[in-house]
Amino acid sequence: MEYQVVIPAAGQGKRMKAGMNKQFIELHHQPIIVHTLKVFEQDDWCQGIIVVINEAEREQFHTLFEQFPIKKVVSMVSGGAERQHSVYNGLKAVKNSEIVLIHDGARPFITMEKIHELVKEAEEHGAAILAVPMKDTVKRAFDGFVAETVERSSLWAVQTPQAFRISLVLEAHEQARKDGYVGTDDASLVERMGKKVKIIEGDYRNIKLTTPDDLLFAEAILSNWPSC
Ligand SMILES: Nc1ccn([C@@H]2O[C@H](COP(=O)(O)OP(=O)(O)OP(=O)(O)O)[C@@H](O)[C@H]2O)c(=O)n1
Ligand SMILES: C[C@](O)(CO)[C@H](O)COP(=O)(O)O
Repeated sequence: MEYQVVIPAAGQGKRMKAGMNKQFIELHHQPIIVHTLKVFEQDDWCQGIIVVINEAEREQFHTLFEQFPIKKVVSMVSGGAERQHSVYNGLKAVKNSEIVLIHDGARPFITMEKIHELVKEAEEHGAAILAVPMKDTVKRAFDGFVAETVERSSLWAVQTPQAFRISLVLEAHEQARKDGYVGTDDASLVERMGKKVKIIEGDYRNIKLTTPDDLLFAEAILSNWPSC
């Protein structure tokens, strides 16, 4: 069982309000992106890491990968205006791997156990994602008023990694580009082609560090994280 992983890390971190790309924010003396990449670095199933970056940060990333060290980075490619464009640029750099994982650089709390579950399901089904059952009630609202309450029992909060057969996810991205469709995750591009996507129950700690309060949650998670 083996795979390559595309790590989109070319965002601006606007919602984090840190005045920099949040990938470089340090948690326990280690940048977020290093926490994330270390899991793949230590996974024997991982045959290569493709990091999608802002060109202006190439030297900064290169220095980090030398310092920590992260030896499995096989390519650093430029990002695009949207996450989807960045991922597509990364997918084009995948070589000699049937299975590709796509994982947000801003999600440092992924585990090898969940990665391996995803790879096996992607090999069987062609597409597999991590998600956790919604704990809150979800409502749709317009102009400040509730329009509807969405029935909760079938709702999932979707995470990354998302795992795919490379041919399927490349085709889905190319179709989305042709159609001018931009989704908020990669699985939605595969779904819109009518393909089935397997859901695997993830871990509520696999949060995406998006807003300042997520750093508080991250500190609490790290204080009880097995590898620290
Ligand atoms: N054009 C983009 C936008 C996002 N990302 C990456 O996709 C992941 C998830 O995106 P998000 O959490 O939204 O990060 P940002 O876009 O940086 O955050 P914001 O929307 O607050 O600016 C992050 O690792 C981010 O670096 C990317 O590679 N290219
Ligand atoms: C891909 C994702 O992490 C799944 O929940 C999420 O959609 C990314 O959203 P963002 O706004 O690009 O961070």
